[in-house]
Amino acid sequence: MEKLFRTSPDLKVIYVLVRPKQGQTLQQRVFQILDSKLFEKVKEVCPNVHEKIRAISADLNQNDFAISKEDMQELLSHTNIVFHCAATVRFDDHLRHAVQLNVTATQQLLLMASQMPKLEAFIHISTAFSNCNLKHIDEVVYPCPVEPKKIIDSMEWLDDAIIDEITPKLIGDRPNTYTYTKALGEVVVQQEGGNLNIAIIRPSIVGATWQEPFPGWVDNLNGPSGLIIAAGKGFLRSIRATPMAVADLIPADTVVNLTLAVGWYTAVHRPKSTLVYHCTSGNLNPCNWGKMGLQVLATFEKIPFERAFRRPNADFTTNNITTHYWNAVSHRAPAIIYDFYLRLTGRKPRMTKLMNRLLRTLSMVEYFINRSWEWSTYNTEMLMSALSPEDQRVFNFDVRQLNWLEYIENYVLGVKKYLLKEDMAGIPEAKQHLKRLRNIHYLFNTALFLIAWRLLIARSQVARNVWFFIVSFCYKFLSYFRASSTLNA
Ligand SMILES: CCCCCCCCCCCCCCCCCCCCCCCCCCCC(=O)SCCNC(=O)CCNC(=O)[C@H](O)C(C)(C)COP(=O)(O)OP(=O)(O)OC[C@H]1O[C@@H](n2cnc3c(N)ncnc32)[C@H](O)[C@@H]1OP(=O)(O)O
Ligand SMILES: NC(=O)C1=CN([C@@H]2O[C@H](COP(=O)(O)OP(=O)(O)OC[C@H]3O[C@@H](n4cnc5c(N)ncnc54)[C@H](OP(=O)(O)O)[C@@H]3O)[C@@H](O)[C@H]2O)C=CC1
Repeated sequence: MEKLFRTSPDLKVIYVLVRPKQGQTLQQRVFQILDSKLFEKVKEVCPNVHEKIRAISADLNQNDFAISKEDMQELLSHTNIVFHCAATVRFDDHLRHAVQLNVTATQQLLLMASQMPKLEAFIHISTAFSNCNLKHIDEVVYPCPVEPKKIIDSMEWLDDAIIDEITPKLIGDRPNTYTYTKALGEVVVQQEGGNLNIAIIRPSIVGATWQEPFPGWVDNLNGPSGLIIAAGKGFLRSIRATPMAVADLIPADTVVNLTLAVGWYTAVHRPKSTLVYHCTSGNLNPCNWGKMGLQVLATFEKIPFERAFRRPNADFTTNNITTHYWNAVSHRAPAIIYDFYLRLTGRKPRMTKLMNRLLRTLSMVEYFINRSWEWSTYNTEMLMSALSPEDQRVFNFDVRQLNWLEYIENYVLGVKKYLLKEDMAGIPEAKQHLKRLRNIHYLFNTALFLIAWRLLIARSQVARNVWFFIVSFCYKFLSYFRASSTLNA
């Protein structure tokens, strides 16, 4: 919406399907977005943007999306382009819910679109990981072993226990219900698109903005953002990842630019078949998780997060044994000790719960950070050459120009400013806090060493001998030092 109004302020209206949430009405939700820093530039070119965004109450889990008759009539008669991006993105969602949102709702939306006389294009947002069971992925829709229609039907009569049982068999070699249902969604789009002009966009891992409307903007915890917070606050100390695996991140503004360009191309050129566009970075400008991780850590040195639990110092592990070891030593043990301290001081323990959640998240993302994929980008490159030089500039989605180190630094800064809402003025205090944590760390380690040593001395003659040897050596050294300094004087 932001980019559309910034580049096309004469646009008549954007209908946005929204559900009320967390005690906010849909208007309040939309106005909260419009009143954010994100929309500041838009308001300069389109001051009445509030009037041009029409929030329609809709819940994609309901029949006909629970849209009122009047709203439905308005939508059907006025819409020119549909951008369908609503989805459940939870990796571990129950299959019934994931199918409802990512497959059935897509089917219903296509049906709705087929009743829109003025519709020029239907743009479906999928994910580059919908076929992550393959290593090389082309810009085509791959068939699924079980037809989506059969899956939709079966969800109506199977009970939850049976669905739980068959889920692993259905998702097969995909890691979760998210990627599986996004793949089913694509098949539905291809099979049930009828005469509509359809395109499918597959972004990889969406990160903060690169350039527009300003660098580093981010507003959710998906992808790496949540883990950047966990690392910056010192909770995340080790992560099972392959440093050389390609980190296929794609900035949010790149996805937006490609999406709008695809909307234009699909509406104007009307390709005969459904085109799939990969919105990925790996084949044009690869970066790996090792480089990314190091740059994230380097940025924490310059711009630390406030009130960290421990000093940010994460590392990659590469096998099960070291992962379990570091999870026990660096994640669970400090959480247990801290909760013990909270209990002693009469407060409610919370760190173990938080750590368990983090470990669960890590186990879910492991699949994606220990493998590399190749996505072909013929359609995306074709689209780039179909744009005029001016449009190539305004709707830039050429990731070859992206400087990863600069991008990651801005990303971490964006996480601090827009997700954690921390003020830059607090950086000196955050640095002080980290120094204090470092001193506590040294003190703790020294105390731990001395206790272990004392226990060892009590039990072992060898340890005792070593101890007396060290003490007498130090004593002799000091005596010699004192004697020589007396002589010099
Ligand atoms: C050479 C050697 C070098 C060494 C260098 C050392 C380097 C050190 C590294 C340090 C730096 C680390 C940073 C980089 C790490 C990179 C890792 C990146 C991983 C990214 C992988 C993503 C793969 C994506 C592939 C598919 C792409 C898509 O199509 S998009 C969809 C992506 N979807 C998601 O991202 C959603 C994932 N989320 C979930 O599935 C669920 O939320 C969950 C299962 C993770 C958790 O579920 P749960 O029920 O427990 O919790 P929930 O109710 O959802 O939320 C509870 C609270 O937790 C908050 N939350 C939600 N999501 C996250 C999250 N991702 N991370 C953290 N926290 C999260 C949520 O807001 C809730 O908070 P409260 O409301 O306060 O309770
Ligand atoms: N983030 C990523 O890394 C990637 C994302 N994608 C795709 O991009 C799209 C957007 O994802 P992203 O922005 O990350 O995730 P979000 O969860 O932020 O966006 C999903 C949107 O769908 C809406 N939605 C979910 N359920 C319903 C419902 N029942 N009725 C109405 N609206 C609903 C949500 O609304 P609400 O705010 O009310 O919850 C939310 O705005 C998805 O299709 C996803 O598959 C693809 C590749 C990577």
